[in-house]
Amino acid sequence: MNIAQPTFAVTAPILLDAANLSCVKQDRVLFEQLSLHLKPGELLQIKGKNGAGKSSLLRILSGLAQPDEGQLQYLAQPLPAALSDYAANLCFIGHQSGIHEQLTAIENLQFWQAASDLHIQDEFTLLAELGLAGLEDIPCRMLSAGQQRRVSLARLWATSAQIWILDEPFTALDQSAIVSLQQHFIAHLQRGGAIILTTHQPLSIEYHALRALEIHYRW
Ligand SMILES: Nc1ncnc2c1ncn2[C@@H]1O[C@H](COP(=O)(O)OP(=O)(O)OP(=O)(O)O)[C@@H](O)[C@H]1O
Repeated sequence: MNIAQPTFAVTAPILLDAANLSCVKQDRVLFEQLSLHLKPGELLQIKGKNGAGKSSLLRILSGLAQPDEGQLQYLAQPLPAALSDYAANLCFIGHQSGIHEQLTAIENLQFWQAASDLHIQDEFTLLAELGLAGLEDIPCRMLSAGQQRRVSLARLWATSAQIWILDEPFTALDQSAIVSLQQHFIAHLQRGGAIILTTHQPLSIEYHALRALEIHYRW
């Protein structure tokens, strides 16, 4: 996938700045002195073996968990003080699909709209775009894993948040859905969005502002 360079300035402000983060779980240091930053138009892939600490890092970067050490800043304002501004500009989708399985796809979209910044003009059109035509009105527990993941990812087609933090977004998706999602990432980046994600699959994106950070498994 060959991508043109976005036109906005490379001097854009740092959206998210993490300095000297450390995280300890069950007496194991997952990472320490970990620093990163994210600017508009950048995609940062967090790599590492199972259990290395990728999800733990994403939860810290999302403001859902506190680091054992280190600081986070959103637009040069320290968290947690800037948390509400940060949360308003963030779309976090975790490893679990986050859908309510007893609700239909439409009802899940309506729930997310009521609870967040999502604005969906026509839920049926959006779900059709995601390959879910005809499946809008059945409880999500009756959908396949990949279909449930598509419902979950529909938020990325409706959010106005600039920063997306995504834990294993490609899980359970077929190849065409993976391609479509990667194209959607590129469109977001070219509009000045920014993405941090984990994936065990290689990204098939050629993009000038793609960076990777590996968390090495520590015993
Ligand atoms: N809430 C928690 N309480 C205790 N230990 C935890 C907790 N969350 C994560 N861990 C531990 O921290 C380690 C890292 O987990 P994490 O989910 O961050 O890894 P990961 O790199 O995302 O792995 P995977 O690639 O398998 O998703 C694991 O050993 C896990 O057991």
